Amino acid sequence: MKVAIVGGTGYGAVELIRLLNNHPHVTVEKILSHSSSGTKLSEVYPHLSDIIDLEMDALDVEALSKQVDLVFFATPSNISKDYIPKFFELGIRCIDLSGDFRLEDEAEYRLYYEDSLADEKYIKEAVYGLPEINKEKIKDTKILANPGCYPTATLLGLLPAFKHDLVEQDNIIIDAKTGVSGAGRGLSLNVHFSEMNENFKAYKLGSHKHIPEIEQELTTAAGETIQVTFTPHIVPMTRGIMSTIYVNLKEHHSSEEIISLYQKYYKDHPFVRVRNEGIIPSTREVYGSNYCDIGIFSDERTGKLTIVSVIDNLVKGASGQAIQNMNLMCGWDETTGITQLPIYP
Ligand SMILES: NC(=O)C1=CN([C@@H]2O[C@H](COP(=O)(O)OP(=O)(O)OC[C@H]3O[C@@H](n4cnc5c(N)ncnc54)[C@H](OP(=O)(O)O)[C@@H]3O)[C@@H](O)[C@H]2O)C=CC1
Ligand SMILES: CC(=O)N[C@@H](CCC(=O)OP(=O)(O)O)C(=O)O
Repeated sequence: MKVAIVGGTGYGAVELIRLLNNHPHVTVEKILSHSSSGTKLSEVYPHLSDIIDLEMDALDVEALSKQVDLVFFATPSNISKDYIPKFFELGIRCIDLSGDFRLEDEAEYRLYYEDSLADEKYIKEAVYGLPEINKEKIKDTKILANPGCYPTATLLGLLPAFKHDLVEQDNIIIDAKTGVSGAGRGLSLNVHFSEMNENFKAYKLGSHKHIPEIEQELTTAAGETIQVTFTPHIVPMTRGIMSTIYVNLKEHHSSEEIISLYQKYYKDHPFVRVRNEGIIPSTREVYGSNYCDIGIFSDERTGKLTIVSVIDNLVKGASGQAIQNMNLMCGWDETTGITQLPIYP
């Protein structure tokens, strides 16, 4: 199958290229760039020299729809919403790494993304691509909204507790940390070396665009409106997300009991690993891989459940999950091409 990647010089795109290079059924036919058309990707990223020799092109929807079967959008928000409807009408499937098709509510999108939502017709066509909850719908969709990095780690950590009705649905506190590559390749004062090195910052308290995304999916799972307290932090590492979640248990269950429920919940989901009692995963344990690893601690003293969920933001948090979704959309085994081991140390 031939695919194209839009947003060619960004981190999401280059991670797609790294992973798709091992995919047995896919060729990256076209790489589209609005800033660097006419340039070889390997001139921007010399680590690809003599391996990926494609020259990047400007995006032309009509022409591209005749050349490829599926298009990945690895662009900033508020861009794919103008293009994906056109590809849809031309019968081309799209996978969007940005947030343009994740939210169903116009008002929430306006508030958090500061723009108008895509036309309702296409929002209705889109499926939220968290394979661990939406596998069947993903198989049939032509517009795949790949989840955000923080929501991926957080929802995978929380959903089994919701499913088993273990926790109170208010007072959900999500304390999350990300590596700097989460901010993409673009330069900004916030992420340059001397601002980040030996530093640790909380940001966007109460205003991060992943709040409505997490709440939307938890509300669907719970069948009633859920609100969360979400505080993201940026830490001086390149890759990785750790989402540490605090919830109140409805009644006491030991760590062992809850771990057993989580392990059963994920037994048919190859990319989620739940650690045994007393073992809490670190971001290095998933680095470069499509795994989400979860650790559980139930505190009998306080009645609180602490869930620690880690992913690589660029893999399970973006490009790896996008390929997992492509595999499902194409009827292939969901692990095809993305079984790389984590890189350790
Ligand atoms: N980094 C991460 O960990 C994650 C990222 N995401 C999402 O994936 C998407 C891509 O992220 P990431 O690759 O990190 O971001 P980058 O900033 O690294 O790359 C985005 C690329 O999009 C292209 N682009 C930028 N501005 C425009 C524009 N105005 N019009 C068209 N194209 C533009 C540029 O490539 P070019 O000039 O070559 O076209 C740019 O390099 C974003 O929506 C991001 O939020 C999701 C989960 C995790
Ligand atoms: C460090 C940093 O800035 N991280 C980004 C990660 C979010 C992201 O990639 O968001 P979408 O997938 O929803 O576009 C942020 O917090 O905005």
